[in-house]
Amino acid sequence: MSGRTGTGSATTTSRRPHPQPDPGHGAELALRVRGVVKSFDAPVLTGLDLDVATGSLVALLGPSGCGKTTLLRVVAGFEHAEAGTVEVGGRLVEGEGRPVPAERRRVGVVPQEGALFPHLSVHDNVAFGLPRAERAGHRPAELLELVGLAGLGARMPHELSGGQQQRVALARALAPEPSLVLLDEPFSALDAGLRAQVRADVRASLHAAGASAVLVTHDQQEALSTADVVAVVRGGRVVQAGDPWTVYAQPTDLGVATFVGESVVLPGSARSGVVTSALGRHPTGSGVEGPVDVVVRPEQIEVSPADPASVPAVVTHREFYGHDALLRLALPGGVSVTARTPGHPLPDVGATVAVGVRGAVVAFPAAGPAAG
Ligand SMILES: Nc1ncnc2c1ncn2[C@@H]1O[C@H](COP(=O)(O)OP(=O)(O)OP(=O)(O)O)[C@@H](O)[C@H]1O
Repeated sequence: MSGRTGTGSATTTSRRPHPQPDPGHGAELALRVRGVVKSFDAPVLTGLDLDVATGSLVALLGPSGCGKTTLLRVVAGFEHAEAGTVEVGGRLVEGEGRPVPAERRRVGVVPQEGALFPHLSVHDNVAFGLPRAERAGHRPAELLELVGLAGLGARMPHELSGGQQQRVALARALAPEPSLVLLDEPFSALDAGLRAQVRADVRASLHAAGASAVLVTHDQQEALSTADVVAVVRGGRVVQAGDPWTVYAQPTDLGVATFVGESVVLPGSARSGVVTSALGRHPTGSGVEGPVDVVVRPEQIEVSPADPASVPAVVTHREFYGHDALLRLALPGGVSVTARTPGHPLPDVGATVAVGVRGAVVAFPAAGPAAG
């Protein structure tokens, strides 16, 4: 028997709850997707629903191949759905009749990379997104200022960094004042150091423009740190959509719990709001009874000097990261868990410590991860 540990990393910052879009008022939504079905050789989207509230940024988070890009292409009008509807800014663009052509949907697209015309200056790349009459005016320079690139209009794309090129692509997508901007893994070609900065810059530019956006990513840190709403896609559907904290702290199933953030999963049993596992007895708000899979986040596991009244554990591995550290701990019964602890002081490998759990834990009926 051993605890399973997810491979992702976690963001624990508390944030204001984001109001959930009201599906009953389509006109308040920048995007309303209902029941979208799309297949290629096999089913890809299997009845997908998604709401994007006006002015918000929704991250579509899911593993490779789950259909995120396909959804963007259907929303943009580059692919067509076999069933379901898409409304952009309250206007039906897909489903129930002839689809609205891509160029008339008022949707801007920022692709992964290579979006710029290499033979056009930065100014002319941005101007390309504007109606002909506005190309010679102030608007391209205003847009470059909005994305933090004032004064760089005369440069050619190859004279910009990758992050600057992505911001030009965003400026061009924002130029015609679209109802919705779709960003398809726009930071994936950037190195890790640059990515966080460009992400923050793009986020700020979207806010400044008052734009509504969908960001496709398979990077859960990116989704949790950037979006107002995280929509987790699995099996061609959105399986949970909510503000980042809710998706992290109250996942709707074991699959979401282990995909979003690091997690330790232990077998246990639940009775009357209390879960018992190798880590001891802990409250849960999950409302389950009987055999369960218990989900504990590594930062919930508290490590203290050995104490006869607590659960003992032996430190088998430690990794120091400066701001914090990871400890691998062997519990009685052969269960192994990972704890994220302060970086100092750190117990030695081989030391016996006491472990506890901070706060309530999440538990699901012991059936293993949901299919999909
Ligand atoms: N034009 C196409 N023809 C045939 N199959 C396609 C086409 N476009 C996408 N697919 C298939 O549809 C599935 C979903 O692809 P999609 O690109 O939407 O996934 P994704 O979630 O965006 O993945 P990634 O994160 O790797 O970009 C994949 O199995 C892919 O091979």
